Amino acid sequence: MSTHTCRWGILSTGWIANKFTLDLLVDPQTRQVSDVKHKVVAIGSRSAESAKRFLDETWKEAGVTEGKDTVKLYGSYDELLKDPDTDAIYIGTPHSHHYANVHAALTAGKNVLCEKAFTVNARQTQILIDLAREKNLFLMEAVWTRFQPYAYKLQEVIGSGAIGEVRAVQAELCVDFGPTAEKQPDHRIVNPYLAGGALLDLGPYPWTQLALTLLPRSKAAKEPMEVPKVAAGMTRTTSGVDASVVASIGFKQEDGRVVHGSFITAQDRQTTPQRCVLVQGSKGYIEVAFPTYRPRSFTVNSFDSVEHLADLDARPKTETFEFEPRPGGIWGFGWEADEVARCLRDGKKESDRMPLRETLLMMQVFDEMRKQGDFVYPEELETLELS
Ligand SMILES: NC(=O)C1=CN([C@@H]2O[C@H](COP(=O)(O)OP(=O)(O)OC[C@H]3O[C@@H](n4cnc5c(N)ncnc54)[C@H](OP(=O)(O)O)[C@@H]3O)[C@@H](O)[C@H]2O)C=CC1
Ligand SMILES: O=C1OC[C@@H](O)[C@H](O)[C@H]1O
Repeated sequence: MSTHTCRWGILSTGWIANKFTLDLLVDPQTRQVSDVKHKVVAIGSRSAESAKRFLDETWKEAGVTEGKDTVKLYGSYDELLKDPDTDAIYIGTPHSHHYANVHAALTAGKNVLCEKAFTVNARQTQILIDLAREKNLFLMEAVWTRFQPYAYKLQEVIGSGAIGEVRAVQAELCVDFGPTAEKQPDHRIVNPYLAGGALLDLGPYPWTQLALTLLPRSKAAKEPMEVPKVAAGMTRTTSGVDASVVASIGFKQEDGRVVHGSFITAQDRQTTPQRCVLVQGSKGYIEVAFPTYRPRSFTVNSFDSVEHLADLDARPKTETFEFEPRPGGIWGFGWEADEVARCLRDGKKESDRMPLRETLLMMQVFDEMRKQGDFVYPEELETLELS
């Protein structure tokens, strides 16, 4: 099979854009991928100096020189979007800006991979989905966890019946940012004008773990999904954004049962290294080791039969699956980039693994959590208007 090359344009030059680009510069064969590869052809920043600095620093960090001379640098996002030589644009701006940036990229006729959280609210997400479909362009939320070998294996083990019928799942991502609201009020995690808060920044990860384990197998389809019932509580930082969210989400199963997912996210405390996800089944349970965004391992604890769960002396059979988190030195974003390359090669407009209707569902659930926490962002972020 011949190797398909995806030509990327990078929009923004912050922390995540650097990490994503570093992964693009690693040969995919180091993760046993040979059907696709990546080439960074253009970088766009709000300033030309920043684009140049990003190029120099990122290529130096990667220890590569090949391809560097031909990368085109732009001092505005609009100029980048006019470049005819890109196959896909990667958007790594703060979530406050995703709606406008994705809208501009699609309007310019570009396929898009955009960081999480996809937008500020579900209405914005719906508009972007409609625009991508109208223009027949590829669009995907950059939920890297879904494409890691960990995620496929977890679903395979659950599907094999190793823990019986799934009865409940707990998932959390808490990262202690310290007193950021007091000491660095402009930081995007606490700044309301950058759509700060734990929910939009960290929440996509516990949501993803619940989606992987409790939603029907993902599949691209136009019909929207039924929005599950949510009961949520929220605390706030002194800057007014959410410091933590605790929620219970009722996921309806194909057999009609409603299985509860417990969702916890916080920016003022840390999840323990031992466990960020617990999947409880009728014949056992699975514990996933932190971090929620790139789990290192999971352990399957299975009993011979349902009765053993009630027996406190019963010892389960245990099996641990370990994952190489950084093959070839990647941060872990390479697998999602491979998915985009494959979709574009195959003419797909969305990924079956990260379908747009699931991005919409997450934003609808997050909207409901914010409603119950009585939390709205400044009007200029919630609006559908584009300036
Ligand atoms: N998938 C993952 O693991 C991670 C995802 N993220 C996501 O990536 C996004 C960006 O996060 P991160 O890289 O940490 O953020 P940074 O602040 O480091 O970078 C954001 C970049 O966006 C551009 N930008 C455009 N408008 C603004 C603005 N008004 N204020 C600040 N920056 C602006 C800037 O690039 P320029 O100056 O070149 O225009 C800036 O460097 C967020 O949505 C976050 O959720 C973040 C970390 C990890
Ligand atoms: O996406 C992310 O994953 C890791 C977190 O620490 C970070 O804040 C977040 O943006």
